[in-house]
Amino acid sequence: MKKVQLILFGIGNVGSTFINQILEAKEIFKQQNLAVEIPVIVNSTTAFFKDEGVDQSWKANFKDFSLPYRLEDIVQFVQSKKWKNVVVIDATASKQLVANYTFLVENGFHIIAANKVANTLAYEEYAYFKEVLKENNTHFLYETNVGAGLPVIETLKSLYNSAEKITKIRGVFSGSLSYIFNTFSEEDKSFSKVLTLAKEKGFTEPDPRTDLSGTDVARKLLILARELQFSYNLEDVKVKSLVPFHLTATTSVTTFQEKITDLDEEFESLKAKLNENEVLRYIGEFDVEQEVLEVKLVSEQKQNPLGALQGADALFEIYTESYGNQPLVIQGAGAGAKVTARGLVSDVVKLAERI
Ligand SMILES: NC(=O)C1=CN([C@@H]2O[C@H](COP(=O)(O)OP(=O)(O)OC[C@H]3O[C@@H](n4cnc5c(N)ncnc54)[C@H](O)[C@@H]3O)[C@@H](O)[C@H]2O)C=CC1
Ligand SMILES: N[C@@H](CC=O)C(=O)O
Repeated sequence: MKKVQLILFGIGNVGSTFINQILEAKEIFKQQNLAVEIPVIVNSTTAFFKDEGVDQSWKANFKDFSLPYRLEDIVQFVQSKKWKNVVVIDATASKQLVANYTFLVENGFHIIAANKVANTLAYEEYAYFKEVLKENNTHFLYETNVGAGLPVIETLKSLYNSAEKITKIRGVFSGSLSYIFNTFSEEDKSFSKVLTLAKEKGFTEPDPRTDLSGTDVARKLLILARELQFSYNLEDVKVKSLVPFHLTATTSVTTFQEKITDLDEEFESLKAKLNENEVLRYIGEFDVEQEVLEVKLVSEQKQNPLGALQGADALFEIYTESYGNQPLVIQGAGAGAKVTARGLVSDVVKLAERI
């Protein structure tokens, strides 16, 4: 039986769902000759350790027994156990944790991340991290970075590796913005109300301005472009932000939430300008041939694939030489704790096959 120990950082929407999915998957793992345990769970300030892995009581145990920690404590704990296959699961949005990835890799940890920060570092830092992974013979999986549980990165990589010429990638890349514009276009609710609902449903980033500013879609475009071996940076993506200047990142998340209704007038006016058969869509587009990366708000006909999207569905159109004018399309929920956590579980299984 292959044993894999997971060190989980972040027990918010995605992280807590991930723990439950891992616990429920024990039998299926057994059929694959695999045993997966989570002996360490960590939030931003405290950590809970349990040698044999957390169980159904993890929430209460974390509340009662977790302790302030330093990253070195976790590394020492793991090394004292002599476990062979240790994987850090990053279900945070933390830059600070990503700054420690190199340290973790150098200590023999593999990494699976929902966090998109590592893949969108300045190109030099990103390339350096990839080198460190190679030198240490460790794995880094991040399928959930683009399209949550949808197999977008895997599909693109596989096309690229088989020498397929990719000409364009286009679509609605954000589950939260899909939900927001689907709901706002169809229902009689203010934009701020719909944004609040998207946050409550766990679709947005911890700071919803990361979505609204276009940063999250830009990150996804950049991650896909880097999969195609382009060395772009975030600054190379032309972005139409939806956050008014007075509510940009210089104000706190709390101030933004307090003033969220400031967004309503602008979006009501955009909605009023639409024809009966049109809806608003926030899209990402990478024209590979022209080398243009763009994030923009467009109006789409309701009967078109992008215009017909429902719920929090994302849609990725991949245009290639062999597929011609009819792109390969990947569509489905593009955000949400369950699908994202399942994407992480799927990465765990893939990684276990490689080690
Ligand atoms: N929610 C979604 O649909 C999707 C989320 N993701 C990514 O998953 C990550 C987590 O998202 P959510 O669970 O929705 O956010 P969340 O805000 O619910 O959870 C994040 C958790 O990370 C913890 N945290 C922050 N810094 C930490 C640190 N240094 N060490 C340990 N824990 C730390 C916070 O206390 C919080 O509990 C984000 O990076 C997001 O971009 C990716 C795909 C889809
Ligand atoms: N906030 C993101 C979550 C997934 O990456 C989105 O809305 O798509």
